[in-house]
Amino acid sequence: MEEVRSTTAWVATHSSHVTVDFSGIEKVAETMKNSIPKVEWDFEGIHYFDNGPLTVQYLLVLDTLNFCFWPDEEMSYDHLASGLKVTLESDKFAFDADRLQKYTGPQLRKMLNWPRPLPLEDERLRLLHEVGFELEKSFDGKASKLVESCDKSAAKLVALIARHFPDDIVLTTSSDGLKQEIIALLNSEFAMTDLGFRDHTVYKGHQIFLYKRAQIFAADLWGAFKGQGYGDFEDISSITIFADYIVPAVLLQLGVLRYSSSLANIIKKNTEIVSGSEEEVELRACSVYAVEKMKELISKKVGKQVLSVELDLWLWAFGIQCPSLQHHRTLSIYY
Ligand SMILES: Nc1nc2c(c(CN[C@H]3C=C[C@H](O)[C@@H]3O)cn2[C@@H]2O[C@H](COP(=O)(O)O)[C@@H](O)[C@H]2O)c(=O)[nH]1
Repeated sequence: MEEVRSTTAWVATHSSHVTVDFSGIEKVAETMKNSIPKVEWDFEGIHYFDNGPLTVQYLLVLDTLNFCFWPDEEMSYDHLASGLKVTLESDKFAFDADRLQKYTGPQLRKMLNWPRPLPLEDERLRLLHEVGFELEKSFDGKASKLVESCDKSAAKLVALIARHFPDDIVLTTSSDGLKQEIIALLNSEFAMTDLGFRDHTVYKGHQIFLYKRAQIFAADLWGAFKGQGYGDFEDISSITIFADYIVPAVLLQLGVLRYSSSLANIIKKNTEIVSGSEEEVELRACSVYAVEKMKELISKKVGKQVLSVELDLWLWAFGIQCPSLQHHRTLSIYY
């Protein structure tokens, strides 16, 4: 998580299109001085929860598919969370690792009760298959085993997810040594491949880490299990916010972020922003950095530690209840 914090801070100090406004942060922090708003995890009542390992499996599947709903104007995160919940309630083996590896487009649409192809449907299927494959190979098919192996550390969980999903690739070299080296490189945090949960990118020659879906999985466990059992993470404070397309738009409204006029225009016109472009990386990284600063300031003012996870849910819940909020549009598997 330290890499997310330090590399997003680097973007914020070298940014060309997005500015973090410290007076905006100060104003928000001031309003929270007396009462820090608290939003309950699953305030919408749309998630599956049975207090056991099946919930962990559900949350991993959920966060595998938790990205880019906007290309279908009628679709939102709610459809995903509730569709997967209904699926699991009617068939508790639906997310078994072998089944995850075989789902087809029409089957996934049926799960979500969606009448047409999903946005980035092929990518969603590929990622689902990848998760099923790796769960079977390394964790007896169980997401709960993955979580159990993290010694109550959210940072370890995020690192493990980034390392494992995806894990192997099929290599045809005859040299085992070379094969191992290539796999190690591909799986290392320095890998530049656009894969699975490895949400990082290169900005002005520097590698930037965001890990949105991996972090939100840890946060969802913490929120769903109320910090107990599978959600017991001693270092939950190490998690940053989850850089998606809602939070930057909320931070703009709050006066915490400012956009260049060209970027503001692009967003106003709903013009797509290319994944990995300077604008896109700045929107995401400056959001992470700004909320880290906001968290530090609020914690100082109230004299107790505030968590980024809590601020994230507050900002996000505010954003989705605001239908007129315009967000940036990037086709991405990361958020
Ligand atoms: N930063 C942040 N981003 C979040 C979430 C969540 C849901 N978290 C759940 C956990 C417990 C709560 O009760 C929430 O239900 C989804 N997203 C992102 O939003 C976008 C979807 O937008 P729209 O197309 O309008 O539905 C998409 O990028 C999605 O990945 C969050 O918490 N924080």
